[in-house]
Amino acid sequence: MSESDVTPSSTDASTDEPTEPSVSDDFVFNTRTDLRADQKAEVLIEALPWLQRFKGALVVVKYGGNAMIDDDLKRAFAEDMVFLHQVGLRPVVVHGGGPQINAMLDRLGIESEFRGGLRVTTPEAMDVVRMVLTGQVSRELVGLLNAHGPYAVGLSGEDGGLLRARRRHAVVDGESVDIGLVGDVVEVNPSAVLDLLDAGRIPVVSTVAPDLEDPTQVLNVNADTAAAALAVALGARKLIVLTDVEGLYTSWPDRGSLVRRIRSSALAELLPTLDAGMRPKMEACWRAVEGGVGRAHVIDGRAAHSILVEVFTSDGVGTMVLPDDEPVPSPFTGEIPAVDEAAIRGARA
Ligand SMILES: Nc1ncnc2c1ncn2[C@@H]1O[C@H](COP(=O)(O)OP(=O)(O)O)[C@@H](O)[C@H]1O
Ligand SMILES: CC(=O)N[C@@H](CCC(=O)OP(=O)(O)O)C(=O)O
Repeated sequence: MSESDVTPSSTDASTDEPTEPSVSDDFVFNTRTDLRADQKAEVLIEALPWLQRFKGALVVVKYGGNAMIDDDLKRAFAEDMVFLHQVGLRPVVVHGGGPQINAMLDRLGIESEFRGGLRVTTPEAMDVVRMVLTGQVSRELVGLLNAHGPYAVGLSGEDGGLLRARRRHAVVDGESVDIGLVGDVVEVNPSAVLDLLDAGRIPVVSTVAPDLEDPTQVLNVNADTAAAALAVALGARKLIVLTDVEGLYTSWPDRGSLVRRIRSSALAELLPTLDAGMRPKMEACWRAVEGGVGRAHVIDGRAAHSILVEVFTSDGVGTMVLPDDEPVPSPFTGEIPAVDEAAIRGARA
């Protein structure tokens, strides 16, 4: 077979360079008629002010285990991260993996137990947590990202002194309960992540962390809280948390109570009323915003490309947490649309 026998495809595998489709490819395969050309242009042009606004912005994206539902969604997540990177943002991935840890514990015949939303972590379970997060989930995400180029490098809280945690107890019905090798991040040294970003990489962080008191012991850290601590230490512009629900509901599971925007102090009032799954997530968002991160978002990871829609469209998706003292800017007019606090409070009533 000579080279001229090869019909060019949209990607030349030998160089990974995108190539123009041949006339016959275009003619036969151009079936994407769902949007007209002017509508496609409209979508692209809507992104322009956001591309300008977020150029160079450091964005921490927490990818929850419950949002890693299927291979297509995971591939879409990787595309979004590479897109952010390609257009000049500085994305950092922090991943969870609760369901994947449960599955491995199950395979090994070890029972999963949670208290106050946190895994009761025996030394045996800790080995599995570390193995699954850094040896399985991180590897898979790094592989998916690197299908697009040599971008991603995985690291855990153990690497380069990134995280240090202090052992914590869970609070159940007002009582403090020992849940084993579980920690809260108390120190972040973000230089390893910054080095990777400066080298043009996408860091992929697993949230196991050495114990502050005994650095040879690793602790299991909730990935939402670790992502918030890292976002604060990195001075991130945004924290985006992907989960398996559209956003925060004030009266879960009443679908009419989805919150689109909420101020930090209103969220603080709401936190004690939230269930175990959402509370650490929203507390993480609150901590991030209180710690100087510009915005925190909870968005639906079950919808493909929800990250792109959040970052590059005017309406965004999911729930946005914003600081008390900051106006909501509009990229088009510079005007500040009012945050509808009354609606938020009404929804909570
Ligand atoms: N007020 C609420 N708003 C939205 N989701 C809630 C709320 N309260 C409880 N949930 C539940 O929390 C879940 C998300 O938490 P979790 O399962 O821990 O996610 P992840 O694995 O992404 O960290 C949702 O699927 C939903 O069932
Ligand atoms: C202490 C604690 O509970 N740690 C979590 C860490 C993983 C995690 O947070 O994963 P998701 O983001 O997918 O929930 C766990 O062991 O499940």
